[in-house]
Amino acid sequence: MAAQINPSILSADFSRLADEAQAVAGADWLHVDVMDNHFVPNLTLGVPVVESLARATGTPLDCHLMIEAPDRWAPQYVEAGAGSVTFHVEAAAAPVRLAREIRAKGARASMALRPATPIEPYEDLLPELDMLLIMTVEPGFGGQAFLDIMLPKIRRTREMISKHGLDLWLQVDGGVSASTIEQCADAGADVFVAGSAVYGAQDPAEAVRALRNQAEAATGKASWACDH
Ligand SMILES: O=C(CO)[C@H](O)[C@H](O)COP(=O)(O)O
Ligand SMILES: [Fe+2]
Repeated sequence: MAAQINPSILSADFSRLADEAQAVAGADWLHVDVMDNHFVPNLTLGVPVVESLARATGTPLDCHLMIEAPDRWAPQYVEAGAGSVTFHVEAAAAPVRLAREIRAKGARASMALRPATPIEPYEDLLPELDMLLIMTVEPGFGGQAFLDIMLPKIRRTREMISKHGLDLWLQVDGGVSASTIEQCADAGADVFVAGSAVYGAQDPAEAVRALRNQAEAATGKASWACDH
């Protein structure tokens, strides 16, 4: 699969969301950070905004739920029009049941790990998922510095995906930029969320293209991709 770039609207102008989505129309997905001020110490947006955004843009929505009780709320984001819904395993009561429900409702099911959450206990759950998100910052805010101590976890996850022959996307989120995206691609990530690196750029569409080119060049040289 080619590298995918998902701009995060957390770094966009919230009073002009439809225009900001249009500004990155060449992106693969639009990353929508939902925060409830309980799971993380920040508050962003919810189901009604996702519903409006889904109507306003042709770019599929990748909803990252940083909320308590995702078992209760995640299905509503599928109904609101999200093409992919990510819940945090630390907050989910029944992650397998929830992933199955998201898929049954017609969206891609994805599970996120905070930086301190290991992948190993969840190896058996991977076939239930369409994407795994490894956070490369502590969730809650855009513009934070990339945690390079997450690179071994990305590598180990990519090895698990290969070992089991899974068709599972591996997303990284937090501090992904021109200076860090190549390390992520080399370690095994294939879906890259970028907020400040896209919306902080003079030309967001060009930033998406440049990041994608960098990621694809690094993937081309990576040993994990050569094995395929
Ligand atoms: O989930 C997130 C924060 O919790 C955001 O998606 C992420 O931080 C994107 O912003 P940036 O690329 O500026 O780090
Ligand atoms: Fe996010």
